[in-house]
Amino acid sequence: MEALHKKIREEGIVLSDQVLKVDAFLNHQIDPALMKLIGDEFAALFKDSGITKIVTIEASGIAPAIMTGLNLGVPVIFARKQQSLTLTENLLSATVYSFTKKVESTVAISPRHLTSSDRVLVIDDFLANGKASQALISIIKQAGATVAGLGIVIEKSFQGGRAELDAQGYRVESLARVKSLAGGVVTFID
Ligand SMILES: O=P(O)(O)OC[C@H]1O[C@H](OP(=O)(O)OP(=O)(O)O)[C@H](O)[C@@H]1O
Ligand SMILES: O=c1[nH]c(=O)c2nc[nH]c2[nH]1
Repeated sequence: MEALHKKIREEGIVLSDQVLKVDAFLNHQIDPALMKLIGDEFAALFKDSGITKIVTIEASGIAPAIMTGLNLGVPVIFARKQQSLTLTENLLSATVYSFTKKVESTVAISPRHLTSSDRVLVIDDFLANGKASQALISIIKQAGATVAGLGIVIEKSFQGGRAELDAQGYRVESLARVKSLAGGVVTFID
């Protein structure tokens, strides 16, 4: 997605060979116009997949997920990282190791919002080692629902998450595929 590539080239900051900082437009300050384009793109890619729900994980997946849900006309559920007094049911849950915070947490979704008839599109801002995606897939499977595909804003293809999802047979659509951050330079796959 050219507009996203341009934004990453112009405003992304390479913090190391492993970490790209995009807090100017994606995961701290958010560019709503870009987010709308991202939602439109995911919606176009998955419009024929019979999606009934979008699932993401707090915090940074929520913005692109909302824009996609708005376009597809389906609800958006975000897996919560912290227990809430308002979540009283037996929750669907999985553990996830946070890439940026280096802590393990339990993420949960209420079974009231996800059922076996749902076809789910997973949306997230980043795909790195795949921990967040795998946790969401686990929760969706616990509900007996179907994972129809994954939409990722920025995939770091040199880390293991994409290869694992491919090996598992999931459809993954990434709007920017980063081949390398070596030497402080962002190189895309195409
Ligand atoms: O493929 P992975 O190795 O799981 O990395 C991707 C995940 O890492 C980030 O979450 P994180 O908890 O670090 O930050 P956030 O609170 O900004 O969402 C990002 O939002 C993804 O959910
Ligand atoms: O801002 C971020 N930069 C990254 O490189 C990354 N990888 C996973 N999650 C991430 N968030």
